[in-house]
Amino acid sequence: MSQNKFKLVECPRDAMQGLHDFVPTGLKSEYLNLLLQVGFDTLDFGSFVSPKAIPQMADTTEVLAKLDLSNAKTKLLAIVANLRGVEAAVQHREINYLGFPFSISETFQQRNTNSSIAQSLSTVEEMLSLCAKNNKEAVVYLSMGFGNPYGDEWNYEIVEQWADVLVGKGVGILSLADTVGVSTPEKIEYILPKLISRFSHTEIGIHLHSTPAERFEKIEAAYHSGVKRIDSALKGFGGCPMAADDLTGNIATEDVIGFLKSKGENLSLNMDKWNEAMAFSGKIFG
Ligand SMILES: CC(C)(COP(=O)([O-])OP(=O)([O-])OC[C@H]1O[C@@H](n2cnc3c(N)ncnc32)[C@H](O)[C@@H]1OP(=O)([O-])[O-])[C@@H](O)C(=O)NCCC(=O)NCCSC(=O)C[C@@](C)(O)CC(=O)[O-]
Repeated sequence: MSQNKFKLVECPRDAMQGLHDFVPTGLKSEYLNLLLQVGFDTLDFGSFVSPKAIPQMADTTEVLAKLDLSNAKTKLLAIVANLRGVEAAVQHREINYLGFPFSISETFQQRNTNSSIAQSLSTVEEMLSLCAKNNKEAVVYLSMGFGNPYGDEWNYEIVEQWADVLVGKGVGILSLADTVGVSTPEKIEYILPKLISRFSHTEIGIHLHSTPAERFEKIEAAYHSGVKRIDSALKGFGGCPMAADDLTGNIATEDVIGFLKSKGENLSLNMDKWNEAMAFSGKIFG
């Protein structure tokens, strides 16, 4: 799907989900309300998953009720990982996107969702059907899309095969996710253009995790790969606690914004609100 404008997806859910201390609901929603005023395309704001697996997201329904969407052009995305989560998320008319982590590593799919890749494919099918009935769109993350730390086989052909299957089922947005930060600029510039040209009617995005030292070169590689949907999180906070003990943070949004601005891209963001969110983030992340 050819699109000119960059879609920036801010991911406070990813940033907060691994925090040990529970962030009070009021503080979460205040932070999200600031981010909603910045003008991102999408806010990945919460998840409908087991509170035993991800205690930090147990209050997603309460957080959603406190969001001020009166002037927000930003769309809301919630992560789901089983049918129960899908059924809960589609009840909320404020939510535009349901995001499903579909790992192409069998080990990680089990760790993350306690189900196999095959079972997860059925969940994706059910999610697509419920999204269609409830006027939502599905985003499927190809988690461990650049390799995995468990020794499961990975190569580009495996990525493409799963993308083929998912697009064949009707998935309209695929985001290639580097869950633990094993991508390289070379891999990014090799894989993304191939996916974008093969799936020209599908929106292809990228969800990178990285050490701070490697962030810039990965953003640059993503830009050169032609990808227009980019996930990131303020100050690079975050990581998936289901993947590894040491969290690898997200790509930092301020780096993405700075890079794209240096390339003359018009992002239409309210930088005053962004700076407020940056300052406020200390109350959550310390
Ligand atoms: C998928 C499950 C639930 C399966 O987990 P399970 O253990 O198979 O589920 P279960 O049906 O056996 O239920 C176990 C308990 O969870 C509860 N439960 C069950 N489902 C729900 C639900 N939807 N909402 C609320 N509660 C739920 C259920 O009620 C029960 O509670 P108990 O009776 O023991 O008290 C679990 O493995 C899970 O929640 N995993 C967490 C997935 C997750 O949030 N991962 C992090 C986000 S994904 C990510 O970060 C990657 C991404 C998107 O950023 C891209 C990338 O980088 O790759």
